[in-house]
Amino acid sequence: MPSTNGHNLQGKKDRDFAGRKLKSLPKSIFDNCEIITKVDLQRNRLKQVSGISQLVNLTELILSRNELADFPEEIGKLHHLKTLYINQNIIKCISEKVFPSLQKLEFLKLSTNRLMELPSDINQCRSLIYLNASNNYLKDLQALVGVPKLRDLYVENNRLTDLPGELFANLTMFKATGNPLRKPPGDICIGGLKDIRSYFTMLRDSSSPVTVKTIKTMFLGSSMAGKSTLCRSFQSSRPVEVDVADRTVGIEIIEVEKGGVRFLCWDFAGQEEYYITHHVFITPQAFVILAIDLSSYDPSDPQSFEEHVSFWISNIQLRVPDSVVLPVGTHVDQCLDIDRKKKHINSKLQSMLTDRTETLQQLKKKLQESDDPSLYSDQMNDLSRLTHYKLKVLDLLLVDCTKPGYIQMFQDHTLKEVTNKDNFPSIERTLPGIYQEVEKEIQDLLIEDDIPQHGRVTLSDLLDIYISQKELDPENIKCILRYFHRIGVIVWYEEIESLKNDVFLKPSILITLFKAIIRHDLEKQIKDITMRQLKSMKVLNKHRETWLSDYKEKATLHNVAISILVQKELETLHLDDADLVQEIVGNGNKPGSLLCLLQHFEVCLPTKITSPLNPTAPEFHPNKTWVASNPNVYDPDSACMFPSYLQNNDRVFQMWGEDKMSDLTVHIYFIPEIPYGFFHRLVIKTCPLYTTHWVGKDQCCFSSCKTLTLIQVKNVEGDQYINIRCKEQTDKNEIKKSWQMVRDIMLKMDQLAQEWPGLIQYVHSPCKEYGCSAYFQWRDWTDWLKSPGSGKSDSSTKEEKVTCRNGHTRRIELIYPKGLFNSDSTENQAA
Ligand SMILES: Nc1nc2c(ncn2[C@@H]2O[C@H](COP(=O)(O)OP(=O)(O)OP(=O)(O)O)[C@@H](O)[C@H]2O)c(=O)[nH]1
Repeated sequence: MPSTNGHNLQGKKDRDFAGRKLKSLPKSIFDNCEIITKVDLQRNRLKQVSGISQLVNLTELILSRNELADFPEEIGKLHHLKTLYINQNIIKCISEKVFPSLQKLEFLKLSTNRLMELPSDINQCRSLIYLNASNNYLKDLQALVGVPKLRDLYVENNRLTDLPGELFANLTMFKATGNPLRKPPGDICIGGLKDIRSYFTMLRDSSSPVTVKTIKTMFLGSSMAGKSTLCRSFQSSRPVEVDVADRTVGIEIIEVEKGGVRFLCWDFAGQEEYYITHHVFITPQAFVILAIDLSSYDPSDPQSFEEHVSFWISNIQLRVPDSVVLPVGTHVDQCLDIDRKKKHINSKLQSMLTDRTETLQQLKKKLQESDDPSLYSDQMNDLSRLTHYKLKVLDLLLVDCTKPGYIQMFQDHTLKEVTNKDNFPSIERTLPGIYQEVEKEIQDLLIEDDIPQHGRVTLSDLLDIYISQKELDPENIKCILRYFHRIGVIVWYEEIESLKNDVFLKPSILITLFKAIIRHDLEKQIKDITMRQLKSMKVLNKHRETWLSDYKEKATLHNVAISILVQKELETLHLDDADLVQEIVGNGNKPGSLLCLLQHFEVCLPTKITSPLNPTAPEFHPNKTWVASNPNVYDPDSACMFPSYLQNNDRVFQMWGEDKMSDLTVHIYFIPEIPYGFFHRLVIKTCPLYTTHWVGKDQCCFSSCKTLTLIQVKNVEGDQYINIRCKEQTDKNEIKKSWQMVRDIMLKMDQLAQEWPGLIQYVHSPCKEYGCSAYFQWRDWTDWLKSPGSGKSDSSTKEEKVTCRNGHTRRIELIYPKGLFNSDSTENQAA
């Protein structure tokens, strides 16, 4: 924006008064006011803008981040206004008669105010194309019906329950997450405008709508805490004893109907090996039951609270921060000082939540107190978003799982909490009648054996069945299927190219697949493979030894072993259909659905098992390129690596060598912490970018075009960060290449971080002087990630330098990717 900074105003059409601590409009704004077309007044302390109507030719007005409590009616007199930013104020209401006179207004940003409703005459705003009213208290959008040109509508984080169907005819963008939506339910809105329109069409055309209450209930907690016991007793309404040998492997799904509520219960295994799959199945808007074995809980041991409670609460807070958690103390029949333990857990939980709120407030304060807080707007927005989330942890409930009375009480309590509107404002959903009909038919298809018992069908077959039976529009059926997938009734990963035609009508099948190879007793499973099974895959017993040693030393599982394990698992379920096994594990031509899923969810990394000679090769000539004897059989040289099972960093140390002060270094800090499994998923996401990589327990090294890059997890006095280092380069072009590598990694890291809404990141470059603790904080680093970064090098010969607060000076491009790319938004600041 061309800025006049209040000087030399004659003839200037733009006026920039941003960030001046103004309490009222400055006099100079009125000089030559009839020629002004654009005014920037953001980041001031304006409570009113009296006189603004004198700027009769204004087309753009920016009033963001002020203290306006009333929408200034005078704005209605600015008849030429096209763009109005009035977000981040404290406006409660907008009076009528303002918008009908703003006939040229195209862009309106009203977000982050306190609006309870929109004025009913806003639909007379004939030119309005873009409206952002997110982060307010709006309860309905009826007023927007009939705004003729409205295309982009943002209404996230309001109090909307029912949306008017007429609104969606012409919209091209609609965002409404964070509302207690009932009609259409949030799970449909997430699908976007296509799904919303389908929903309203079906609502109009199909049999009468139904109101349903459905809740996904996740049972989490440490191993042996009593999750399965609670889950199965809840289902049976009586104590169900779970044999210790019958521990949950992976996840179990149970459907229960109680008091008019449909509970979809997901019982997660507690062993550590399964945490790597949690991000796949832990989804928002669920009710979390956190089982805590009180008999093994020791209030005097801080580790006890960490293991049994805070590990879980932190994970939930990072991944699904708007959940409701019910901590349930089990095994009360086996412990004495129950009340003391209960008190201890409740008070520690309370202080954990308070600490978090205080940390966020302190971080916010620190940014506000910086010289120019506006430069940290990204971080500020992140913090506001986090403050907005409220993880609700209910009072600890004591349950003796062996007594019917307790189970009854647990059931009643769960029902009460789930139907409490304060906890789950959107549990009730309005669905077109056809949704229930389709679900019923899916169940019938399974019962009547019209589709295989494993429940895996192709989308085209499924559509054929429905289209022929009901003459339904396939797009509408897909919309229904997407909704079923989101609530966990079926599994259909439409977004995975190779799986978009596979629908799993029984989600448990998918879980079974995961269970086959992600398990605590994998070693035993490999050892238990019979000779018959080995022979059926044309492998020798001695291969098993390699599988075992590669698994133990390199966390790598050979594809043939995966194939046998899956087959074994399916055999136990009497689902040993040969075609199914091939579909799942793949053949020489294409990977199966299991590997696609595991890779899509960043659980494993495809890898080659390098062997100089292939035993199955018909002939081998050392100087000729070797060709596989039969490329269509399973490739025995392929495998999957599970980085989270790696034991050490030896190989990485060997390749990387020593850290040097001159290495290009970036630290990405994570607040409150690096989530469990984050680093390994980052490794899986990043490795395919490079020709060569070496992976260790918490370090990984890549090589590309003579550049060696290291990423590692660090924890320095409780501050957790990911360290990215590139070996020293002196040539500007090489430095640019190194920054390019850093950027690619940071991009992947940022994509991953989006999956943990409760997370914020800070980026620092440490000072390169030995022993200096100063650092340079990056501002607006997300802009750098978004920019293509392929611009020409800065041709200026002048060397720019940057000095840390302890006086150490370095060339700027060794600290920031500055001057190397076309668009630079990584400004420097010594902190
Ligand atoms: N006496 C007593 N035993 C319990 C209680 N709750 C669970 N148990 C027993 O504790 C053992 C472990 O319970 P599970 O329900 O299998 O535990 P889990 O949390 O599902 O364990 P994982 O499957 O390993 O994650 C079983 O033998 C249960 O019968 C309780 O309140 N009292």
